[in-house]
Amino acid sequence: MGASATKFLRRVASAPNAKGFFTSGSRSASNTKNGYLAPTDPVPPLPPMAVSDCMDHADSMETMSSGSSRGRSSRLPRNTLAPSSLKAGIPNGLGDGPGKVAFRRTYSSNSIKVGQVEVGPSSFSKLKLLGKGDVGRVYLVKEKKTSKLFAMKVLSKKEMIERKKIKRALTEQEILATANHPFIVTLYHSFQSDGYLYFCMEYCMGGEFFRALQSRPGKCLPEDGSRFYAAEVVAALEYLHLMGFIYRDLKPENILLHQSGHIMLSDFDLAKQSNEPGGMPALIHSDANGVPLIDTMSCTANFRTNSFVGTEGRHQYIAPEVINAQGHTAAVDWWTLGILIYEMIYATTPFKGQERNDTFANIRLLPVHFRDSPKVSSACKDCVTRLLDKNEKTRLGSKSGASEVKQHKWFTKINWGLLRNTQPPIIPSSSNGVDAVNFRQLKESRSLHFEDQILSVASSTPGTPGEEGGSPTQTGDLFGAFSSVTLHHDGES
Ligand SMILES: Nc1ncnc2c1ncn2[C@@H]1O[C@H](COP(=O)(O)OP(=O)(O)OP(=O)(O)O)[C@@H](O)[C@H]1O
Repeated sequence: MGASATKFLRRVASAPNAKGFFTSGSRSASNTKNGYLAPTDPVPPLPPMAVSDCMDHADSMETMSSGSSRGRSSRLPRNTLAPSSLKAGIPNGLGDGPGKVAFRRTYSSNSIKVGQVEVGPSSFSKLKLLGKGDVGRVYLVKEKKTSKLFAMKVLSKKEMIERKKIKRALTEQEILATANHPFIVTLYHSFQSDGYLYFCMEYCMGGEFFRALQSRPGKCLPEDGSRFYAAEVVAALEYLHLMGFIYRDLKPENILLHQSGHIMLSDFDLAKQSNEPGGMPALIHSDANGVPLIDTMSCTANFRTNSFVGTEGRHQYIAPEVINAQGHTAAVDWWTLGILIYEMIYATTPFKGQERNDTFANIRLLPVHFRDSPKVSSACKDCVTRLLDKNEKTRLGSKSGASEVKQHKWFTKINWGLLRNTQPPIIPSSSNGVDAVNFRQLKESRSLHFEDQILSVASSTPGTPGEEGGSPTQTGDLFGAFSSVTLHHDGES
């Protein structure tokens, strides 16, 4: 391997840290706001290069192209690719008895330290209800010891069993605990009591992107603003696909805003992991010009899932292959990106019908129609049309994934390497955090006293996935695979 190739690989492997992406140099997650530069911060002299962006960087391209010729594909060694690839078995002694070390999970990145859980339900005081989901509630909480604010997602075990949603919670924990990306919400602790599962996450003070969109004039964004958020979503999806996950639930409600205005993807309970945990190593293709591209589709290759997914009330986002129950791949995420872009621009989705079945018929049969107003560029229309290709095999992104989408001419203006240092089009109202100004006022009909619960550790064999169903008396076993962990991110004391 040539010196330049070695330099490239070293750069890629050492690039990400907790949220600032760079582990070397003076800028770390601790001197930025969660790794972002605040809009007023000076732009650093060297453009930071995210792992996901490395192929866009001129010298990286040069280096990689020296090792690959036109039209050839090769597998990039996993540990040169992404935080997810920097896997380390983390000893998790929970329930394993003294002296025993069980390698239950692999966690991403050299910048997250995973250890035995250091907190429990009583370590937090509940301040406010931020959001309600199907089986969970999300509270703004304050850690008593540090006075730090967090968002705490509390899931009722009883309801999860009744609604057969245990596996979803396990997948969500796995993704949150493994992910280390500026556009994916950060997990700090996960633990359980007899009655609940808890996810202690970064509090996204900017609230829901959906709500921010609703408060815009016309409930929409100009084309440039839409492109910015679409680009951040592409970066997050690229990362998830590299880890071997299909997100399957992209919609404005699941995009939260950091106080800086950058996006944070949340709610991973519909995500699906490929058969190979951590994803297949990515293929490197070279395009017609000999420029190498990381193929994120190859990370979930040979992986088709059949389950029908989609959130009630948001079936306008469901891809045709899901409706047709043909089985679906990571290409569903590119379809949903097309719907999202359309909704950001036109304040409505393209296939919405009177009833659910009308919407489904439109999704399957109608071509996408662009209104006369607002006027958008032909590149934008082309990008949306290509993402909303009903044939998943020819859809934009279906061949080599995110790199293909990033190369579309609509994204030419995006500087991928500086994305998170670019000022977002929407800056959320400033908040002292506790006031939760960017959230709806929610009332709880029945208060959940999760703080009184006793921390419990399930006793099943490590690594045994919880089965769906079963009776509440067996919950110790059903939730045995749920990892109770504390994650220390780079730059924290
Ligand atoms: N990290 C966070 N910071 C701030 N608010 C959050 C955070 N996570 C979730 N919320 C709020 O809680 C709401 C519900 O969260 P989430 O969608 O993760 O719950 P859920 O139970 O999985 O919902 P669903 O039934 O839609 O899957 C969000 O829409 C948001 O308003």
